[in-house]
Amino acid sequence: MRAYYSPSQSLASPTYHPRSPLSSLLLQSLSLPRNPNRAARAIARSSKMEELAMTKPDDWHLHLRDGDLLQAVLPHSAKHFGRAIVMPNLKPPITTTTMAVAYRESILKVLPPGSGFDPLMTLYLTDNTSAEEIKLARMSGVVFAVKLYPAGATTNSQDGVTDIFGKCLPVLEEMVEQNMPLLVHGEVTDPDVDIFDREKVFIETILTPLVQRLPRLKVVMEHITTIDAVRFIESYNEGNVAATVTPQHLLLNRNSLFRGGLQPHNYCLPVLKREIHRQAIILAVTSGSRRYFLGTDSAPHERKRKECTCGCAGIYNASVALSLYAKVFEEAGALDKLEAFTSFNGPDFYGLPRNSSKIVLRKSQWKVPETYTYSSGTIVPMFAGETLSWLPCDN
Ligand SMILES: NC(=O)N[C@@H](CC(=O)O)C(=O)O
Ligand SMILES: [Zn+2]
Ligand SMILES: [Zn+2]
Repeated sequence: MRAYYSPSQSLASPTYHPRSPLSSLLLQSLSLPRNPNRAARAIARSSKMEELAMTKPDDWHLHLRDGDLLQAVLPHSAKHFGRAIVMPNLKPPITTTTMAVAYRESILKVLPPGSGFDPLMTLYLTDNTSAEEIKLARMSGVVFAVKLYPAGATTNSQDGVTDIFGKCLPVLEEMVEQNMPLLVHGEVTDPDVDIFDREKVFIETILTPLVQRLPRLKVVMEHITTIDAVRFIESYNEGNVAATVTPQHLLLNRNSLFRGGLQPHNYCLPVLKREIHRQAIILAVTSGSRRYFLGTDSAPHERKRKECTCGCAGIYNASVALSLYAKVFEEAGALDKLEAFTSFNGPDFYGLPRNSSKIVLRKSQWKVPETYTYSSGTIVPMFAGETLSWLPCDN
């Protein structure tokens, strides 16, 4: 059996506490821009900020699914976001340009009338993806990026990559040539690696060697969850390596999985982590660093597929995400950094224009619905039944 981490190396020390000197030191060791006046700004703002007008955000990591589930969830994303990178982990997965073009058509067909929402499509990387397919993808003008799922890492990843260095290097080299970004679900799948260490081990064994080998490849580490991921992102010059961050990894730690009993609607992958990791990614996104941008990872599953003996991983947050990001930035005294995270850093990284339309977040209490009902069942959203204080309005 391979033991990657002894307890003394990991953050599993029994004396560990989120407010201990050890955690302060760990957080201070992150080389992020500092915001010395944050506390003062937080107090000043909380008394007067009633409305935030901002450039329309984009969602750089979204699961729209297909069929009636697509129809049920698309209006939520289309209402708040200008564009979204649409994940390809359907059944069967979107492995070819032809499939991506057809999937995009099926999304556009069910868009609410008048919506300008623009779905940016992705290809699902497999051991057999060819360099030729990357050329086709680039020529199509429809495929925006390629998604790496290590085989078995997450929902519908069984057709993913088994050996990236052994099987995918020619494809990755072609992606460099075509300036095609690689989006990464960054977890190893080795069952000997503790599930809470899978992101850290992926960074060490796959991502770091990959970026060293292909320094011109544009890589986005999706849904980062750990201080280790923040350190990884900060260790490269701005430009080719960036990360998306979800509302759940900013607002919840792993206690939320077990509060008062098992909480299947808080189960997603990468799984929620310790509080210190949550604090590290809050510091990262609110620091003003341009390497982090909004990616909800909104991942709807029909309620019965979450509340069962082997429940699916994925949190549905498309309808609440903007309110939740605003909550995080407000609580950190960093509302002035919210718009860059939601609306500037993503398009700037990808070389796209920022959206020209606006959205307004109003300080107004609203209750998250308990469920959304659609023809095949119901979906339970993140923070179901709870009251939130920022309400997105069209203008
Ligand atoms: N995040 C999740 O827990 N689930 C996602 C897949 C993914 O993004 O890993 C899904 O498609 O359901
Ligand atoms: Zn993922
Ligand atoms: Zn996802």
